[in-house]
Amino acid sequence: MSGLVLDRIGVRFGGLVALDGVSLRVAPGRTVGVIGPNGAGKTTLFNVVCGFVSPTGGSLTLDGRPLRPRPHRLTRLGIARTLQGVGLFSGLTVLENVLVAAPATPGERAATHGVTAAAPGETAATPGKEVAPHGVTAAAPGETAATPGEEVAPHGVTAAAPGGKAGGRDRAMAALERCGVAERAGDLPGMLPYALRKRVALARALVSDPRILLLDEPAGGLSAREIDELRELIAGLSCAVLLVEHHMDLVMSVCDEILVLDFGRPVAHGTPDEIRADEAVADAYLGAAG
Ligand SMILES: Nc1ncnc2c1ncn2[C@@H]1O[C@H](COP(=O)(O)OP(=O)(O)OP(=O)(O)O)[C@@H](O)[C@H]1O
Repeated sequence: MSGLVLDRIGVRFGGLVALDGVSLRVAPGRTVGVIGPNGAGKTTLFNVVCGFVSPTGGSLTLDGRPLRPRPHRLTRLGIARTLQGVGLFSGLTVLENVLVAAPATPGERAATHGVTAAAPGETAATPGKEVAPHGVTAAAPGETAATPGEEVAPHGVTAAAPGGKAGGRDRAMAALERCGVAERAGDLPGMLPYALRKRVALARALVSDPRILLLDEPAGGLSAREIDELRELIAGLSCAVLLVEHHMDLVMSVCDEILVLDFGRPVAHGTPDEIRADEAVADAYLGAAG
């Protein structure tokens, strides 16, 4: 079976059940939304797919083969992820931020595996408050918001950045182009408005041409108009997309199907219309969200 399949995934943190019997399939070209109240287990689910959290039950497969994800092998596996905030390297230009995840040749996976992956427990960033991509091989420990002129040494990234060959650069520029930020390639992230920084983060996730793209609250901190633009970007993606998002209009309009979690358990799974009409969902989430 092609795509990503989660079969009865369970996760326990000591006595706390974070996920219990969660199954879903994200097929190529499909967008599956995961919604639920705070603490429902959405981030934990992403962390399972990225290998930050090992499930205590169930199994994962990717294109029919058992998947045992490891954060440092994510891009090689064809998995990319954006963060709840932005997570760009403040001391690198926009282009360099994408280059660190860019394969030099088609089909080759970037050397900075897992560069788009977040640390377990990473919390939402607010505009102006960047979250450093902990656990990222090239990240500077404690890296914080970028301001022009405030260079943060990205340990492990040198002038000859992975993917820094011409092929990688072309791909990085193409990804920036696709996300509408190519003209800011030479700027530092701190010079860009929040919405554009989020686009750069999306370009970094897309540059490795992932099979599975995990989007973690991509609409967070965006205006209504910016969310409309994001909707178009997501709708144009051809890979499998797993979307965690609190912005219900976006979820309802871009998702082919939606899984609703509450206290780690699936309470509903269906098309946006089915989810809208589901009373259990309204009780567990939509009422609270709306
Ligand atoms: N590393 C951890 N150790 C212990 N408990 C954890 C850990 N990570 C998550 N939890 C707990 O697991 C539950 C699910 O958390 P999770 O972050 O996955 O929820 P969420 O749906 O992503 O919430 P939010 O919408 O606030 O991001 C919560 O009760 C949380 O406190």
